[in-house]
This record gives sequence, structure tokens and C-alpha cells, in this order.
Amino acid sequence: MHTSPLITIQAITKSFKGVKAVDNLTLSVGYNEYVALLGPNGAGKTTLVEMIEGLQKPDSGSITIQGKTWQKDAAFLRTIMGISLQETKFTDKMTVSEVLDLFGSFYKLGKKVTRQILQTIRLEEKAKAYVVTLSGGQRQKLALGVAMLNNPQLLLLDEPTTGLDPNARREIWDILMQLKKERGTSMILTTHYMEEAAYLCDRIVIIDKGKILADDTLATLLTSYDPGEVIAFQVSSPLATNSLYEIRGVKDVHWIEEGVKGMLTVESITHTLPVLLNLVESSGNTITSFESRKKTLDDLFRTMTGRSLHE
Ligand SMILES: Nc1ncnc2c1ncn2[C@@H]1O[C@H](COP(=O)(O)OP(=O)(O)OP(=O)(O)O)[C@@H](O)[C@H]1O
Repeated sequence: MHTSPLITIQAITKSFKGVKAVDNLTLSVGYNEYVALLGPNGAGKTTLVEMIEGLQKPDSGSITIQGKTWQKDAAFLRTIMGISLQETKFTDKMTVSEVLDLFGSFYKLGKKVTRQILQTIRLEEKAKAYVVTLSGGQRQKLALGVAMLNNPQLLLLDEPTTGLDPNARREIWDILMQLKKERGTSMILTTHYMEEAAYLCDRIVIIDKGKILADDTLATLLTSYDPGEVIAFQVSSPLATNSLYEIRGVKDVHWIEEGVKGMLTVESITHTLPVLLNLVESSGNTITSFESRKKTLDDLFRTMTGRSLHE
């Protein structure tokens, strides 16, 4: 049993030309814990991850990993980390197994280990294929294979499935879940995909402007921070915002197109819906599209910041 977390980050700040990319941020990550960093472009995710990786130095604050710091124990920290950067580039002139053997040789690993990794990342049938011939998903799997060669305690993955199709994404998710179960790995993952954070991670940390807005399990984030349900709708002619706020149980009105296409956050769909339909019909208006659903992390983020995660 570990008594202290794997990573302890205390009040770190990093500025670029007066802009605080990471702003007095405190966070810890436990052993065998998977944590997702979720936030819009420019939120500070990459800067935070690069400081944990030792690629950037905080202006102030401290980072300890397994009780060690980059200032004193860089060589040790390198041995416990597996890193995959956004869009890893490998030379096209090598085959898949040559890439794994080359990186494996840095850790003095024999071919037996690299064959095992090839199996884990499910690229055996591509062992002799040149990197240039691989699909996007296969390249990402290879990058993951390289990141896991040294059997790392901590995996740091920057958008590992961006741009991949759902099947390739799912395969990478399976590999990561297998690692968690079989090797007790911890992971910090940055992503723009809520489903990815939800599927893989024990905790979700929402970041904006270098600060943590929320840090919790998905279930807690969705229930206790901002409970409610969502009605997304479109009408044929404009509705007044006031008239919507007058409906009992409506907590928020967000227009995608002012007056005609919007989303209501409501306490209960079953209570609000009949009143909404009545309001629309009694004014001779028509609903042209309609969808009701539970809240998502994107809704939560919009409530917190007024913006979407995907802007
Ligand atoms: N080397 C740098 N020089 C100047 N500004 C930087 C540098 N690196 C990051 N920034 C700025 O710091 C802020 C945070 O950037 P960062 O790349 O960490 O965000 P991010 O959340 O990873 O975004 P994305 O999802 O787009 O990768 C941004 O305003 C960015 O422009």
C-alpha cells in the first residue's frame, strides 16, 4: 500500500510573456489512478503535462513524483515514465519491430520484451511493415507501444486518439485499460473527448486559463456540481428569452442561434416540456427539432465558463 500519492503538484505557475499558461495549480495523482485533463484549446494542459514530464520548469511551486523531483532525480524519473506526445513522428524508413527494438535498446531490453509489447498493442501482423504504410490508428498504437516499453509506473499521453476513427479509438482504450489492470499503471491523459475521459479515467480534471475548475469523478461532476437535464430545440420563428425563463424549472437558456435554436437547462424534462410545447404552439410557432438528454461535461463546462469545450 502506498501512503502518499504518486504525483504531488503544489501551487505551480508558468507564464509565457506575462500570460499565465498554468496559474497556481495544485493537483495530486494516486497509484493505479487514471486522470483526464479536459479543457479547451490553450487551457494549459500541454504546459502542465510538460512540467510533469520535466520538459518545462515551473516558474514557482513544486512537483514531486514518487517522492522525487526533476532537480535532484531526473535520471530516476525518466525510468518510471512513459510519454507519448501529440502526433509522434517516427522515421518512415523503419519497420514497426525495428522502431520497438531501437527504443527498447535504450532501456537495454531484449527482443523478447519488444515482441511482447507488439502483442499488447496488437500490431503483430504489421511487425515487418514500414511505418510509412501504417494508418493513423496504427501509428498511435506504435507510439503507445514505445511509451510503455520500460514498463512505466506513469503514462503521460497527450491526445492519444485525436483524429482517429471510433474503432481505432476503442482499440487504444482497450490497451490502456489492460495496462491499468495488469500492471497497476497510473496515467494522465489530455483529451478533448468527453467520452474518452469518461470511459478511461477515475477522475476528471477540468482546466481553463491555467486553473482547475473542477476535479472529481464523472458521476459527481454531473450530479453535484450542476444537476439538471437539457432540452435542445429549434423553432420556426424567434422566441423571447424572457418567456423561457418564466417557465418554472428553467435554470438556464443558451442560444446557438438567437431566438430560434437553443438549449434549456431544466430541473426536470417531464415538468418543463408540456409548458414549453404549449408556449410555442399558443403563439402560432412550431418546433422543428427537439432532443432531451442528461447533462454532459460540455454542458457543465458551459455553465462554469459560458463557453463550450470545443470552441
Ligand atoms: N512556448 C510557448 N510560448 C508562448 N506561449 C505559450 C508557449 N506554450 C504555451 N503557450 C501559451 O500558453 C497557453 C496554454 O497553452 P497549452 O499549449 O498548454 O494549452 P493546451 O490546453 O494544451 O491547448 P491545446 O488543447 O490546444 O493543446 C496558451 O495561451 C499558449 O498560447
